Amino acid sequence: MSRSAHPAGPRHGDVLPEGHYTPPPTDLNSLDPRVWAHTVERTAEGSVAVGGLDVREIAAEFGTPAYVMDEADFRARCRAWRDAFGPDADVFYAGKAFLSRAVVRWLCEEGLNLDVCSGGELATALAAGMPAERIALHGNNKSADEITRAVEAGVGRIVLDSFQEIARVAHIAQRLGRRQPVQIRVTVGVEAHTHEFIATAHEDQKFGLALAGGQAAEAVRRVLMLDSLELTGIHSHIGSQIFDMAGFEVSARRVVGLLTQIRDEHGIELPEIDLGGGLGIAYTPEDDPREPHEIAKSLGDIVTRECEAAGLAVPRLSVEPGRAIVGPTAFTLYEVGTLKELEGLRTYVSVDGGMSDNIRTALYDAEYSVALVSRSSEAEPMLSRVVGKHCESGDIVVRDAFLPSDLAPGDLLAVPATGAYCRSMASNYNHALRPPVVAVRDGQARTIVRRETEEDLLRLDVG
Ligand SMILES: Cc1ncc(COP(=O)(O)O)c(C=O)c1O
Ligand SMILES: N[C@@H](CCCC[NH3+])C(=O)O
Repeated sequence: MSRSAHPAGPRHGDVLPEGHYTPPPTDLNSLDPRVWAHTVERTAEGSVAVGGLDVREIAAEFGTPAYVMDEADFRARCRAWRDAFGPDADVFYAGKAFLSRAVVRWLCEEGLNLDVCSGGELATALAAGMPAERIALHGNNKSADEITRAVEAGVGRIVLDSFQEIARVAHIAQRLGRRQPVQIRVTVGVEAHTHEFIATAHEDQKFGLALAGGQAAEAVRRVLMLDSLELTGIHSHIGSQIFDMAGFEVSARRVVGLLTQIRDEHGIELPEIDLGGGLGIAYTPEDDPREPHEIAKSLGDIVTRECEAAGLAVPRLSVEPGRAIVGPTAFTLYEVGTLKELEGLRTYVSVDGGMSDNIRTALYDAEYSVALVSRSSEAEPMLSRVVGKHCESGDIVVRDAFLPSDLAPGDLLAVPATGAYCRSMASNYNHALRPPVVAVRDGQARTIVRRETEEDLLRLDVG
């Protein structure tokens, strides 16, 4: 069947099938700077370039699907966070969002610290030369091996997540003859306004020690009794993809409340607090994230105010943004393979990746935007669903989007804001080969994480 110029419209005012979409943009060729990396632009030929390099050249050299990362943008966002928080605070990039050796080197050069949450992330950080004292180790079930490697390496901070872990880290540090700096992760009882699966400060979940009911205060007592642990501060992380600063403010207030309680009970003032990460980014132009300087001011003000009211010296603040730094810096480049038009409904546009390179849509009902990037088009908008090639009907990359109705196999699409939690959560479902990460800067592209090969898969399968 030949594809007509989208019969269902859609135009403003049309009754559209159920979905999350907003009205079609007036110009499908425009690239909203809220969702695209800084250096992304349309070329005179109508295609899209990043870091001065045409996506058609990137696809030809590196293949698709590929994550394409704007290195200058990544570095600029690191600097924006660093500058916003200033010399009296520390910014720990959350490596779970995306980590590679190149990223670690960029972080070192831009003056950021690093939060790791597994032995693998720790190994990557150390292999790339991140000084151990600038690393924080997280996790609700760190293994004895992970703890041992972290203490041996001399990480600057281990964030304790449970009573068992207090004893475990103390024992390992004692055996190694070290006094390990630690923070205690507390759950402050905030209901962060985000997807249930990524909210982490309400009490009924696996992370942290609750302030309510006194678990956190009891953890402080236990840590203070152990010579091999040096309690430096309190940590709180309320969730992820959060826009509303109110949750952070409540969290800061409650953490300072605990510092006050510690001062009153033990006569000591802890020198650090960490308010975690979780700042949201724009996945579609409707999202309106806060800028680092607003976030820094808002957190700094509340901590200072609360400490002054309690008569405490203002502790050194740290934060752990992951998504807010790396998320907007990359897009996923796909090639269109097949199109299936359903009259009056939508057109299914199948690309050469899917839920194996972006699980967020299936997992969190996340919304993304998408654009035709190998050329421009003046064709009518076509209500589309961008889907992958996996054997799963929930294999959706972009649930509702408008693409030009002359879209054809071989066209390149790009889904912006896929720098965070896409490559790091990628899978081999259906023996898919995880795509490369290609970093682009000043007209040069290089692979920083290579594409998996079938040999890689066969090497794991030992027969
Ligand atoms: C303890 C901790 N810190 C930082 C982060 C980073 O979060 P985000 O990438 O949303 O900034 C997470 C993940 O939610 C986390 O669990
Ligand atoms: N992976 C999640 C967020 C969890 C962040 C780590 N605590 C996401 O893609 O949004």
